[in-house]
Amino acid sequence: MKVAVLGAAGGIGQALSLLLKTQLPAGSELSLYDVAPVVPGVAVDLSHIPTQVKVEGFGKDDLEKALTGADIVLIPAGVPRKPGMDRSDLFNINAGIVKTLVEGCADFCPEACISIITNPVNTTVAIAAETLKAKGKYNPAKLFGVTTLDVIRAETFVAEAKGLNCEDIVVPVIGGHSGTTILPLLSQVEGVEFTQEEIEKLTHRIQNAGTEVVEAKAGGGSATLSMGLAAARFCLSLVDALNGEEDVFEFTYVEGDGSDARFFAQPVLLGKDGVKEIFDYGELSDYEAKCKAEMLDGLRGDITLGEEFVNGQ
Ligand SMILES: NC(=O)C1=CN([C@@H]2O[C@H](COP(=O)(O)OP(=O)(O)OC[C@H]3O[C@@H](n4cnc5c(N)ncnc54)[C@H](O)[C@@H]3O)[C@@H](O)[C@H]2O)C=CC1
Ligand SMILES: O=C([O-])CC(=O)C(=O)O
Repeated sequence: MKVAVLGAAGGIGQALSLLLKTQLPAGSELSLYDVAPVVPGVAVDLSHIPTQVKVEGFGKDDLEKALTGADIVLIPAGVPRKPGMDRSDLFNINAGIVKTLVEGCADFCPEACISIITNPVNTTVAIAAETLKAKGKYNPAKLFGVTTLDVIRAETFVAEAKGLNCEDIVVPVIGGHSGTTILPLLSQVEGVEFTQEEIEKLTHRIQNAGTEVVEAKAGGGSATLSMGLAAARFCLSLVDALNGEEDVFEFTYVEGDGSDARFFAQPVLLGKDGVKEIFDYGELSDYEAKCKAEMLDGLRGDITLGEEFVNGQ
């Protein structure tokens, strides 16, 4: 199995690469690509860790080498937020970065599963889809927006609020990955009762958790360590599924039947060829249904922006 990380020298890229070096199955290859000249050094550094995962670093002009033979591509390349910015403010810079890198995927590893981390995810996934389509290489079963961080945050915050072990908590999070488009389904958390006040407080915290980190880092970027962990969890699930393991589920932002929006985070069964089945997210409480109704236009607008970036208006 070959896993390529594009943007591997960044805050997320380095944390993610460390986790993959230590957790990918023996015999895997880890391919680190970045435009920052430090990337070969990151690869050398990681290569001194004694695991049976081969690491190689590739600089700016070596995208082809980095991607050739890749089964999974993870893309955290691009700029992060500073205090006062929304994720959508990253569009101007990150849209072009994602388009260029996904064009590389279409050319050099068209069969790979591509997982987009770069913000604004609601829009960059649409950019990736349309870029692949323009190259005749789009397979919706192999394109994912990584929303795992929303899930792990929701599980952490619920466990904290209720004094429970976070390993016992499962919180479905659907929708998109910014502000109110992030919709935790607290009504579906098994074995836990919430008051309406708790639900509103927790929902607000989960939706604004990215901003909590951005403000605490005070201009030094956004979540990198928790995101590295979230992306590693998502990647390792994909590895298991591609290797034939059954019953591998993740919540992820994929193209489904479009009943809510063209792309929507929901429960997905992963298989040997990427998405095996997309599941319905079940019954919503009145509060969740209202939150969903209020955010759908915004999410659809984010998606249209990405489609138009590639196809023109
Ligand atoms: N999906 C999610 O839940 C989350 C997404 N993010 C997003 O992930 C992205 C990266 O965040 P950080 O790692 O903190 O940023 P960072 O600035 O630490 O790292 C970004 C890396 O991308 C590299 N890069 C820039 N242009 C490139 C290109 N054309 N090709 C290859 N590499 C390129 C940079 O050289 C840098 O090493 C941001 O857009 C951020 O908003 C951050 C947290 C959570
Ligand atoms: O908030 C940001 O800009 C980074 C991000 O997506 C997150 O932490 O969820």
